[in-house]
Amino acid sequence: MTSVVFTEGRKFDLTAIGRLCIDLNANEINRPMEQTMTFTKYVGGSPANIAIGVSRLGRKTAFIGKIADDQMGRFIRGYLDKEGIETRNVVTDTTGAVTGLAFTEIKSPTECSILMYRDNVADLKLSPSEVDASLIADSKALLVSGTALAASPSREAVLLAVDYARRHGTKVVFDLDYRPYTWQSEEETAAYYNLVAEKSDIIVGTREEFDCMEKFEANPGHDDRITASKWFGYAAGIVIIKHGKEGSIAYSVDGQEHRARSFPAKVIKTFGAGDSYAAGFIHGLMSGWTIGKSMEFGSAAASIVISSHSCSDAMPTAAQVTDYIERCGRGEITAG
Ligand SMILES: Nc1ncnc2c1ncn2[C@@H]1O[C@H](COP(=O)(O)OP(=O)(O)OP(=O)(O)O)[C@@H](O)[C@H]1O
Ligand SMILES: O=C(O)C[C@@H](O)[C@H](O)C(=O)CO
Repeated sequence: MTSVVFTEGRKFDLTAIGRLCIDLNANEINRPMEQTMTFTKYVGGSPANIAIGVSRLGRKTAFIGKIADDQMGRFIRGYLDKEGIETRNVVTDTTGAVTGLAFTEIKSPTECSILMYRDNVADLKLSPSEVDASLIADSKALLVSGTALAASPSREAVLLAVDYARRHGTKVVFDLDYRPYTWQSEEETAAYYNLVAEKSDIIVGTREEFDCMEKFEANPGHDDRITASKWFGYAAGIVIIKHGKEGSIAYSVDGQEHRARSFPAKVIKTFGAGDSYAAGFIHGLMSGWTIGKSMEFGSAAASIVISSHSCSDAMPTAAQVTDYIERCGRGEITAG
């Protein structure tokens, strides 16, 4: 039994909706950001990273979002255009809003943090009236990133986009992507995450993100199977719980459990693991692979990205991921 079936014959494989921002990753790494003097600029935003990842893997991708009317907004649009991502529904703000900045601090390969500047950001000003339903109708899947639910009118734009998807048979992939700095309270997060999760075909999150969503639920043991089983009562066909270096586990509506190990990596920074994992998984599923093989492909893509300085720029091609898996299999790549 196939747990999630995509509608064929659509122009786009994936349309992503949500945050388009700028990553400024410290160049002087393995030290606190107070001692960092220079940064490298990349396109950022979890849904943007996933869209770039899926596009790099050879799939037709589009984006729904809002950018600032400034150099950073034009840089983002130009980058997406260069990647071949459809940007007709990337709207330019006219209110003077700015581009969200994500300063990445790399104290050590396992101690990374993000300093977010998100006041008056353009991405959260996407309004429901600006969402192009035809784009969603012409896509196999809509990728929703949880942070886009953190404030209005982006919140309502996403809820409408999800309804468009349900109406047109476009599968909804919900990457929880919880970033506390934008939300007013955990209760608010839980309320909106549950609203979207109830309409999602695939739900991906870390154990901690699911805990946040289950804040008022009976799952004291943080049991992954209990987490997953709730969503099969709604629209979900697959629920994936990620556990960092320990790998990931997925449950499908047919009752099966699927596990994937992580791949060795010479880690520079852990950020980007979830986005590249999601991109690889979506590509695998759309390729008709098993859930387990798709998880493995996503895991290898994640190891490539966390071994790199950037997130978006480092998103690998399908050949690079396959080569990485083979080289790991020959013992040529070891954890660093
Ligand atoms: N240190 C690591 N070494 C190897 N693989 C890793 C490591 N950390 C994460 N991964 C891989 O990436 C996948 C997703 O990582 P994780 O569970 O950290 O999600 P996430 O928290 O959403 O990621 P991000 O840090 O980008 O937000 C894991 O299932 C694993 O396959
Ligand atoms: O999504 C964000 O706001 C941060 C991203 O830009 C950054 O690349 C990251 O943390 C990816 O997981």
